[in-house]
Amino acid sequence: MKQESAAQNTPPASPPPSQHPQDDCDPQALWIFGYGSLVWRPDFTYSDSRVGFVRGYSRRFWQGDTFHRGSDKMPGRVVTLLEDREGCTWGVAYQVQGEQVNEALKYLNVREAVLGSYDTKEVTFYPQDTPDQPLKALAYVATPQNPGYLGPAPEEAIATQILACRGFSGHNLEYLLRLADFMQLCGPQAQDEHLAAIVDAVGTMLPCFCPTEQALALV
Ligand SMILES: N[C@@H](CCC(=O)N[C@@H](CS)C(=O)NCC(=O)O)C(=O)O
Repeated sequence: MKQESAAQNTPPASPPPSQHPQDDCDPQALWIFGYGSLVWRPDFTYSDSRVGFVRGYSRRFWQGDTFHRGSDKMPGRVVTLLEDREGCTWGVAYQVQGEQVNEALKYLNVREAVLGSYDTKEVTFYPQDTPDQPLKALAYVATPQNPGYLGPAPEEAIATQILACRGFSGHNLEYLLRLADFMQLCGPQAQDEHLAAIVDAVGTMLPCFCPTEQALALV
């Protein structure tokens, strides 16, 4: 996928895929892995993107959020990556090149680190179409040491919290459903039981919260 604005300024034939976050051929090139809101709202200019997965991590709604999808009084729940030898997490890797690198990192530092308490971590990303050509990428991960970390909870409790929370970027339910939509697009090989259990719990509770038309107005 190429972002329209990137397509207008995409450099000539991009160098071969890089094995490092910084591309050997273009030291200014960098891959950034998104697995939460970044899969549907990167909000930075990029030159290329790939759907794929990282191994050794599971995605969990274990990070509290008091800005984007919640408030101080009612923190929402957003995702982070949990180290898990058997885990596999699907998302999107975005390639930024040249000036895009600093622009993306400056933007993400505010959105993810300052406002979201995420740290950066190098991961190995496997593109869906070329899993034999993995890429090194930068991921933003909320560790248990950050002040907003909420940790594990029953999926029903997480669903209840998501249904009740809203922040400056919108309702927490939108965050959940857009991520679920992305996973649908990835196809049957992309499974996320934790995400599916929360979506199921929301579906069970939603009619109790409000009639359908009001529920759709939430997202
Ligand atoms: N770092 C993960 C999660 C990112 C995430 O969801 N971060 C929150 C910060 S708390 C965010 O950017 N939210 C924006 C939104 O909810 O639209 C990713 O790569 O997608």
